[in-house]
Amino acid sequence: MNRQQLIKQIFDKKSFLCVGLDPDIKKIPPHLLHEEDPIFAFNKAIIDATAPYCVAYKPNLAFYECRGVEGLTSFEKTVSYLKAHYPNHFIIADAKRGDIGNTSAMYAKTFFEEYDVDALTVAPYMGEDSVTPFLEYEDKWVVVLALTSNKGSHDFQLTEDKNGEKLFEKVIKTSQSWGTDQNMMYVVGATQGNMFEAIRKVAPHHFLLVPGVGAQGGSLQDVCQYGMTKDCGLLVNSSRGIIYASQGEDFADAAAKSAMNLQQEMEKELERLSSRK
Ligand SMILES: O=C(O)c1cc(=O)[nH]c(=O)n1[C@@H]1O[C@H](COP(=O)(O)O)[C@@H](O)[C@H]1O
Repeated sequence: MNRQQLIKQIFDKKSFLCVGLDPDIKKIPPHLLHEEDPIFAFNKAIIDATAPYCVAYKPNLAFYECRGVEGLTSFEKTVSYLKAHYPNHFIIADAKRGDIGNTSAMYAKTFFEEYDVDALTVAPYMGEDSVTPFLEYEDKWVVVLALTSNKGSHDFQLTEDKNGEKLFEKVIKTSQSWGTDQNMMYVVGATQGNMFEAIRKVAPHHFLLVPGVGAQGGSLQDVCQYGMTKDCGLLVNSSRGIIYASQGEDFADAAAKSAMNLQQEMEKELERLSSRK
């Protein structure tokens, strides 16, 4: 999916919600454990319930890889189900890959050819040649980790050089010579509310993938106030806050409600944006 198509989805659906598909076998409703593939059965029900309210899904590979081949099969079935039934939803594989060039090229082949998802999260620590192999695919996106939502973001990302430039700012500035706002986004945690202004100074047009609302306590209002652009420029992810809204037999309905609540807040933010235009 290209940038124009993504923007159209956002404004048509009045939503920039990304639902995180992070299924944990210990947390999914017990009645699903009798299914042949409980993880896929869970994802399918969550997808069918939340699709009207979101524009993207983000399966995090950790929740599949931890189950070996079986888990990878659940991941593959989830991606195939999305592509067959919800082809207008953007799919982000959250795998945080990145390695020397020829290894990154294999990761790129895995996610952009084998699984054929729209986007992949990539760790920039190894530099240009670890990221550029992912940028060689038309209409595919690299989502570069910039300023993450966790406490450890202070350890490296928020440290400053002698000119006062923070490491995450350097990552954003430098990586802009590798890709464009048509094939690169940045991960910025919703918990970093007050930093969105600084981020928009260095990346005024790029889409930001924003995890951390819901379970991690980030504020959607702050993210929108400081991070929204005229094209919206945001995909806001919630995983546990939606998929475990209930762990009973009503889990899909509860997930739909939780997704709808976020979508309604997003609709208001998009209305505010149009009134500013
Ligand atoms: O790359 C990510 O998506 C990511 C980056 C980040 O800074 N923080 C973060 O929470 N994530 C992911 O976003 C999801 C957040 O999940 P919840 O906290 O359950 O909404 C998980 O899949 C995390 O691995």
